[in-house]
Amino acid sequence: MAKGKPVQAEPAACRLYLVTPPALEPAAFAPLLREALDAGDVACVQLRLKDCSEDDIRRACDALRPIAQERDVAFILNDHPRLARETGCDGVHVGQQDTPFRDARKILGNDAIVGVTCHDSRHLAMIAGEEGADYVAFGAFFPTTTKTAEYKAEPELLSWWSELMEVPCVAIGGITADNCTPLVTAGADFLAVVNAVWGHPQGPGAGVRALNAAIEAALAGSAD
Ligand SMILES: Cc1ncc(COP(=O)(O)OP(=O)(O)O)c(N)n1
Ligand SMILES: Cc1ncsc1CCOP(=O)(O)O
Ligand SMILES: [Mg+2]
Repeated sequence: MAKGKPVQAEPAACRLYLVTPPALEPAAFAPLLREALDAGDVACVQLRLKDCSEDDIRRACDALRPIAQERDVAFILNDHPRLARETGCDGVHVGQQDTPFRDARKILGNDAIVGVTCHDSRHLAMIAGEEGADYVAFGAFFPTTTKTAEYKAEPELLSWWSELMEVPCVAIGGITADNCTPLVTAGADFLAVVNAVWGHPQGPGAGVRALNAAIEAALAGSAD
């Protein structure tokens, strides 16, 4: 995802959307983020910190945002539109229990990226798209240990959405290099991952390389 608007993948492309682990120490995480971003194409990084103070989030933004933005990778904050604006993030991701999309858009303005969780719901996605979301996120596609996922999405949702709508769609939940092919061929514009990169046994750079190789192979296979 290039900085700025829109959050648009090239047609028939699919790009990586990295979501951070839910707890991190910014100074220790910074080299891991550099390693991931220097290993291959990444559209976007979402800072997703749970159970920590606003000051902790500010400190993490200040440490990590420049690493992404210097590389022309969009830096998006989860859950906190006001903090996203205050700290110079490129946008915010909001869920159905978070600040409503319209309020997030008002806080951040039209130039910012605002993405919305839509679980497995066509209805929620159509509302988000009509309201002006820059992307809609569907999931969880596979079992995940990163978050208690109450919804299960199927690849068919991605093909339905991408055939009908212009707004890009993000797939999330348990995605790995080994299972991502059906999501790519179904038309996901972005694959959002946590554990497949930060938990990769050979490190985050290897995680990014494996996912990008799998995306490339899936796109090549679907072009046959
Ligand atoms: C890209 C992306 N998709 C979905 C989510 C989940 O958002 P939400 O439902 O608000 O849950 P939390 O992440 O806030 O626990 C996401 N963060 N990013
Ligand atoms: C934030 C979020 N929303 C739905 S699943 C999920 C976690 C995805 O993490 P992982 O890629 O490790 O399954
Ligand atoms: Mg949320």
